[in-house]
Amino acid sequence: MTAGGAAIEPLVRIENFRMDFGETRVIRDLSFDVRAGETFGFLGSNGSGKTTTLRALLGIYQPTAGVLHIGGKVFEPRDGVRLGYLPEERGLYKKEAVLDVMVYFGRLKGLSKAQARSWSLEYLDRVELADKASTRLDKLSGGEQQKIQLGVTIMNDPELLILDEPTKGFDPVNRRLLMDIIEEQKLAGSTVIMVTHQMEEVERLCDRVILLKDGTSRAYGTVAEVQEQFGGTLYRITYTGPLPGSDLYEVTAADVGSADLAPRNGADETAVLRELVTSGVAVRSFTTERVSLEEIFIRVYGKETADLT
Ligand SMILES: Nc1ncnc2c1ncn2[C@@H]1O[C@H](COP(=O)(O)OP(=O)(O)OP(=O)(O)O)[C@@H](O)[C@H]1O
Repeated sequence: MTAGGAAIEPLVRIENFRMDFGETRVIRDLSFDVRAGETFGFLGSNGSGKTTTLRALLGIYQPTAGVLHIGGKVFEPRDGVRLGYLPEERGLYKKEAVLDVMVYFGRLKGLSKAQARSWSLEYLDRVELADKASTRLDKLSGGEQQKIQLGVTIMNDPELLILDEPTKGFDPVNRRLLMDIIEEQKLAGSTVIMVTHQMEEVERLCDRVILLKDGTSRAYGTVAEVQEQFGGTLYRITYTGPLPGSDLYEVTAADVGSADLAPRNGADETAVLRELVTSGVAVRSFTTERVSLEEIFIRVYGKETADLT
C-alpha cells in the first residue's frame, strides 16, 4: 500500500489465466502477481506449463482466457518496460564471432556501438571468456554459449528479467557464477522471474515463489510462507531399533539409523518425541529443521502427494 492507502499495481499480474492447446488444457486457472523489485521463483514439474505461461505473458501465445499484464497492460515488445528474456530454447547466430554477436544485440537493444562493445568486453572478462571474443559462437561449448546468451539478455539493464532455466546444463562453479550475476541484477533493482528446478537457487535468490501443478497454483507466497504451508518444520532423528508408523508423524526420509519425520495432526516436538520413546525407539538425537523447498517439491510432485492434504 502507498502512504495514501492505494494499492500498488504489481509489475506482472496474471489473473484467471487459462491455456488450451486444442483439446488439451495446460493451464486451468492460474492467478499470481510479481511485484516490482522482487525475485520470483516459478516452479513446477516438467510439462506443468511454466514456459507456456511465460510465452503467453510475452504475447508469443494468445491465452485462451484471462488477464496477463506487464506494467498494467498486455505486453508490447517496443513499448513499456525494458525486458530481458532468456527463453528455454537457446540460439544465437552461431557463425559469427562472439563479440560481434553481442555488439549486434546491444545495438538492437538501443546501446551505441561503443557502449555495446565495452559492456560486452567487461562481461566476457567476468564470465571468463575474454579469450573467446573473436571465436565463432559455434566453436564454444554449450555452457559457454549460454553465458553469452545470458549476457545478451541482461545488457540493456532490464527492468524485468525473465529467465527460463538460466543455469540448466552448468557445472556447479559456473552455476554459482551465473547466480552471482543474476543476484547483481536483482540488487541493481531488476524484477526477476526465474524458472528453475534448482531449489538451492530458489532459497538463495527468490523472495516469493509459486509451485505450479495440474495447471494451477499448488503453493504461492514467500519461501517462508510456503514452508509454513507444508508444516514449516520436520524432526530429524538418529535412533536404534525399529521405527514404527504413527498418526503423529510421517517418515519423509529414512536411512540406516536416521530419519526425517514430518509432524501430522497438530503434533509438536514434545508429542512426537514422547510417541517415539513410548513405542520403544531408542532416540539418540532429535533436531528440529525447517522443511526445505526440495522436500516440499518432492512432496507435491512425488508419489507421496496423496498424503499431503
Ligand atoms: N505449442 C504447443 N502446442 C501443443 N502443446 C503444447 C505447446 N506448447 C506446450 N505444450 C504442452 O503444454 C505442456 C506444458 O509445456 P511447458 O513447456 O509449458 O512446460 P514446462 O513447465 O515449461 O516444462 P519443463 O520444465 O519441462 O520445461 C506440455 O504438455 C506441452 O507438451
